[in-house]
Amino acid sequence: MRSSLTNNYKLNLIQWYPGHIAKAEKNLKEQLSRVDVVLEVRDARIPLATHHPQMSEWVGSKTRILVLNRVDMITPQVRSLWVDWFKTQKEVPYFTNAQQGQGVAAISKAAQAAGVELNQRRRDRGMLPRPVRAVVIGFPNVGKSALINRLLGRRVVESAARPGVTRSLRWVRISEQLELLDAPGVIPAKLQNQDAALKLAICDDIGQASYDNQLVASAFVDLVNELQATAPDLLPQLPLQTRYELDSTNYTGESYLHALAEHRYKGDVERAARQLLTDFRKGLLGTIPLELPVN
Ligand SMILES: Nc1nc2c(ncn2[C@@H]2O[C@H](COP(=O)(O)OP(=O)(O)OP(=O)(O)O)[C@@H](O)[C@H]2O)c(=O)[nH]1
Repeated sequence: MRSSLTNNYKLNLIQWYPGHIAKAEKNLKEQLSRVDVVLEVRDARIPLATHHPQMSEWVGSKTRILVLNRVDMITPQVRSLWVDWFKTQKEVPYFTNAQQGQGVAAISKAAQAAGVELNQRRRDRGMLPRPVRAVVIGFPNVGKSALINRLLGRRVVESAARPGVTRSLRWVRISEQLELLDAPGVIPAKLQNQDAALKLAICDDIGQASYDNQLVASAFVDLVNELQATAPDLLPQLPLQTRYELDSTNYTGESYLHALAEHRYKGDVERAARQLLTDFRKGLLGTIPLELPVN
């Protein structure tokens, strides 16, 4: 799907905080310098928008394990489209639900497998084997802490709905073969690409940045309409009609927000915008794929 989202939203609607970004980037590089394996977590609803263009430069020659989290928020059909697409990119994504634990054991196993090679190289150089060291990194709020908790099998890392909740560095042992930095690395979500930035905002994956709820919610409705027109089989039937008894098909995003505000929220457009975004993030509109593989 080619989105023309930002054509309608020329305004620079996402305000980034440069000081915060510089600090996050410095922390991330420090974390990366300590590890052999990088568990890169993306949001399965938007695997491209949660990819940072500098990632391969940052990861260098370390082993990278690609994790698409929130698999519960996409359909099996969309999941298999992504599997096929990543195959063409010569990548193998691991799908997880870090909240419930699905797919997490496979991540642990993949990280430990990287340790086998590492220790072979160490032995070849006459060095003693050691556990492989890994870090979980990803955009704000994609589920990094939840994944760490699941890898550890207990709740030690704060996991919150609030973006940007992360702490200082400590090694924790997952097994004889695997150690993990207990603090996830946050990828600063500053992106030139406003289409990607909008999707991050819709999914609440942009951390310490501010944005206009009404513009983001309008863009979301436009995206739903676009999906309805181009890939109706991949979408729940009329998701907005089902939830709000008001179909979006004949509206622009902006005019839909106003109509919804009249219909449900006594004309309060801001409230309608916030409600739409909250409902989407909670999965109350069904599993809407904001992104589909591009060829
Ligand atoms: N539905 C669903 N929710 C998830 C999943 N993984 C995490 N969450 C929820 O997403 C929210 C954010 O999760 P965190 O683990 O705090 O995310 P984080 O990436 O560590 O966030 P920061 O510390 O802000 O960078 C929490 O409410 C989690 O319960 C998942 O696989 N599915």
